[in-house]
Amino acid sequence: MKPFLRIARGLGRYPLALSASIFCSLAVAMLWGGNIGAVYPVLEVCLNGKSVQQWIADDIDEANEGIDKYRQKLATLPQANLTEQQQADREDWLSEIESLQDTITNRERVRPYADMLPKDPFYTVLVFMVILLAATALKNIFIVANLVSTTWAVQKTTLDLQNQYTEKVLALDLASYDRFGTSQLVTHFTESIEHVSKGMHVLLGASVREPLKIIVCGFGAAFISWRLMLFTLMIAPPTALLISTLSRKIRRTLKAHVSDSVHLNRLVFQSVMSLPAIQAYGMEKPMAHEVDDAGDERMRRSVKISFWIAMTKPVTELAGITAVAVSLVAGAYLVLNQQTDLLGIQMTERPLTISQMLIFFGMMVGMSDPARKLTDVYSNLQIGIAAADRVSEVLDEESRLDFASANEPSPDAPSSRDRTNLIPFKDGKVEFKSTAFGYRADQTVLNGVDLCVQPGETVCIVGANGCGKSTLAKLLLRFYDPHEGSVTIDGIDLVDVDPKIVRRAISFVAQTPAMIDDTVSANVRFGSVDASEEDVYRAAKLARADEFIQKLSEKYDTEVGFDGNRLSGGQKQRIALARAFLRNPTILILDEATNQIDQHSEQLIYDALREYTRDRTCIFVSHRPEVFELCDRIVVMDHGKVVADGQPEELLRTCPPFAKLFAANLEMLSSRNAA
Ligand SMILES: Nc1ncnc2c1ncn2[C@@H]1O[C@H](COP(=O)(O)OP(=O)(O)OP(=O)(O)O)[C@@H](O)[C@H]1O
Repeated sequence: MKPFLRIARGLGRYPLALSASIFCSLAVAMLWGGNIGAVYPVLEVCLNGKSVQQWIADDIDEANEGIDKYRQKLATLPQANLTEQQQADREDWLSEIESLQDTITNRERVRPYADMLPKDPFYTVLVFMVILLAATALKNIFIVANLVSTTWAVQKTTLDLQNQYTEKVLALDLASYDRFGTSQLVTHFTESIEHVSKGMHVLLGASVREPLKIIVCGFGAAFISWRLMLFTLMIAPPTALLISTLSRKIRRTLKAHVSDSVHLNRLVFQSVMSLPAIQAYGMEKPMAHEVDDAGDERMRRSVKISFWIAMTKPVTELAGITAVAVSLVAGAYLVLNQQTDLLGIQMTERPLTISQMLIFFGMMVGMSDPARKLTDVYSNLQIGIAAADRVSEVLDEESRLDFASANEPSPDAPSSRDRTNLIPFKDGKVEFKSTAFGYRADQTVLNGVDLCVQPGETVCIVGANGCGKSTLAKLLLRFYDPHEGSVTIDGIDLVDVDPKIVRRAISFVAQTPAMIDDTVSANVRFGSVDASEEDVYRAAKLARADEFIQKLSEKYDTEVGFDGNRLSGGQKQRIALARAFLRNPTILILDEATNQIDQHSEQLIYDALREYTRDRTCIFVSHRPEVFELCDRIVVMDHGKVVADGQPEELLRTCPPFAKLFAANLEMLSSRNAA
């Protein structure tokens, strides 16, 4: 409940729409109860054939007669030494006089307005019907205004929530991202936030309007007899208990339903993203079957939720009808027998008239209809509350890399953080000191790495698959923090630096470059939005991308499609290289960044890189011995450790893991170069 209310508090950012919505709800409720109340004089007029003025005058006369009667009775009592019975009678009669005086005051109060009505009973009914129609029309105008203002405030708050959620997701550290998974993060954006939005809509709309209607009608009924009203509402507490049991079931099933949606979306994503592989391996049927099963499970859970929600309807409907029936039976008993007591409990001061009983009955119906509608409100609120719980798991996720929330600096070094926050990392000296890391607690990927890359040095990290080469790059980008040891740039421990500052100093090209669904130019410019067109062209030429871009239908304005699916693997890599060059970084990391580029172009890129890497630190992760020519030294990793470094010829002799990987390749390379 708390997360939902916290999100709903955002409605307060739109005070105008919020107050308009509440005001309209109040107006609708007042008109709802007022319309029922307005039938009262019509009934009096129809049943007694009197005009409203006559009816008021008769009421006042009757009250005056009553007062005289009680005063005469009082006069019969002795002045002093009253018996207990006489004392009780005296108090009763005095209270009767007071109540009759109240009646006179009330009638006198409405008399000036009643005088404006026609004197003829038929025309009086006509006027009241016109008033009723006008009030109903006005009520409907307020209903529309209520809907518009509620929708406005809720949609604005939903938009804020979507933006807040997107910002949070974009700022997640990779460990949290791995834990939530893409499909869960997307499902919350597309589905859960929508449920929260619907929940807020009923919270601000119906859950304000309908209870207000109940309150107004409750006041109306209590005005006639508050004891009789309480008597007929005896059914309310057991109903509330039953509804709360059902709501617990609804909420529990809803939580499982969100997980079903996440699972289904995960399978759908997987099917769409891996379509070529699915078709190539003839896996269409098994994949469709899996999606079908997940959809089936989700559908079954939806039916279960609908069942529990549907169960709330008969409960409230029965409770409403029971309250109305009790009011009818009790009222009929009191009116027909002209009684004031029911089961020994006093219900009214004086016996009810038929019109009073009918209006009381009307007010009870007026209370039961909004109570019935509240079940829909309730189920939508439950759905919103369950969805808000899930969305909040992401919103409340603390980034372990959040610089602001990192350990506070020691008091004796108050300026160290400010200093590191401004550092542009000009030199680019990279150092891993006894660095240990695993993606999970039970996993060791890096096992005490010691590595120093001097400013302007170019190294190539090699090693068998899974030995932790890419993980080193991820730690350097501060996607994760080491569990032990440290990673420093220019001698500054990265845990003390805002990840954004770290990443600004580094250009990273991953094995499978990410492409945005935009033009070639936008993809090159990604991360350097202020770069000029000339800079974009220069970077593309350096990455040997310009030559293929010039052949595209719209050149730099060609759309690359989702994940760059209109480009080849090598073309995507060239664009990613151009993007990295354009940022003009202090440190360049190329993780298998050219493995899909044809050998001729790759050689041309290496030629360009020779110049480009001269004054900056450059770290290659590669299985290609061609890269070695560009490097000052080769670093060999094995089972999460740096086991050797040096020149290829020397490593071939001294480092078995290196020799195992590259002996054949290097031989072939040297004979090719000799030829
Ligand atoms: N996000 C992750 N969650 C859990 N384990 C991971 C994750 N990413 C990588 N790993 C594991 O960490 C280990 C090292 O992975 P890494 O990508 O650093 O290897 P690599 O040396 O770059 O391999 P390759 O040469 O195949 O690219 C592997 O065993 C891999 O399964």
